Amino acid sequence: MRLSVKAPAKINLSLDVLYKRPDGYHEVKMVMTTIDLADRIELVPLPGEDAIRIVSQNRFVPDDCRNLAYQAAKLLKETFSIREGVAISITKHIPVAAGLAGGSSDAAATLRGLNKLWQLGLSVHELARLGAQIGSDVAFCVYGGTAVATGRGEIITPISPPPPCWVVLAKPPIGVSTAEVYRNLQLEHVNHPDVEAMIEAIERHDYAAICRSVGNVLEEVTLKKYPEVAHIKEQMRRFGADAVLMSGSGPTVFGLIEHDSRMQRVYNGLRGFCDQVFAVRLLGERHSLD
Ligand SMILES: C[C@@](CO)(OP(=O)(O)O)[C@H](O)COP(=O)(O)OP(=O)(O)OC[C@H]1O[C@@H](n2ccc(N)nc2=O)[C@H](O)[C@@H]1O
Ligand SMILES: Nc1ncnc2c1ncn2[C@@H]1O[C@H](COP(=O)(O)OP(=O)(O)O)[C@@H](O)[C@H]1O
Repeated sequence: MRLSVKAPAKINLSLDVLYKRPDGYHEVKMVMTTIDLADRIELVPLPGEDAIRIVSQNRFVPDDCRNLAYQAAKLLKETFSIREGVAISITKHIPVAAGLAGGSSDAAATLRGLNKLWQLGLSVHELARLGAQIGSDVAFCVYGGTAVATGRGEIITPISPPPPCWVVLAKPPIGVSTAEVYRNLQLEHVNHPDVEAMIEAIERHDYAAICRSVGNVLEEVTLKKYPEVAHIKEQMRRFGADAVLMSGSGPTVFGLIEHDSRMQRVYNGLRGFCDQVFAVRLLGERHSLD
């Protein structure tokens, strides 16, 4: 049996950092939602071979134990003493090191898929707890949909989805290190977004209030280091997006847009000076990720 699993990207509609913890991580409060820009993970059993193989055509994706999907398979093999091998083929559509949690989503999809392939019978909650050992964003990616993430990002409270809209994404040709962005964050000098206002706006299905409430404390760091990210934000606003924000630690910028014609204008406008531009729908709901 071979399994194909969808691994969607996330965006952070609101991202606040509360304080730096003694363990070196930062305590966060975020609203995250999945979008219809996804990698595809194929899981193929390796009969008679107790190994994990990563197959990917993308030169930025490691094909060894550094791959987060590899780490997901290893964690399940070790935790449940699985003696079977698996080949994990990753078809990448999510840009790498972009603030879209592509690697985390590949790990989460691997956990969901191997849970079926190896008939482990684990709940979403159990898979998310395991995923948190791999990275802070993996727990959210196991759930998908829309959620509030607290702790270091691994405590997930699902909420209702925002009203449907377009998401236009533009990634400048730079890769950002999440660790470095957190390291350079000076919490005494930042404007904190109103995360509660975002949660309430989503619960009310109030698109205008969602657009007014977007905010990301990490923009302060990434925009200062990479002025091209600020430039993309300006352009996206100028072309008419309803709300514009950097996702995660960046550098991808996303715009929320309600109307088709406006989406087309923003998309075409950005294509003029940015190579990686996508127009996708919010996934929002926790419907099937397979
Ligand atoms: C910023 C966010 C927002 O969703 O996303 P990305 O930009 O990576 O997509 C996340 O907090 C990223 O989560 P993730 O990429 O899984 O981070 P991890 O692998 O757990 O941690 C990478 C490094 O970031 C720092 N880190 C991460 C999470 C956190 N709450 N506090 C931290 O200080 C730590 O230095 C850690 O060593
Ligand atoms: N399956 C994977 N896909 C992409 N990157 C991966 C994967 N596994 C490990 N990585 C590594 O993780 C780093 C962060 O990648 P990614 O998850 O795409 O970014 P972000 O944390 O900004 O959302 C990359 O530099 C890459 O080397």
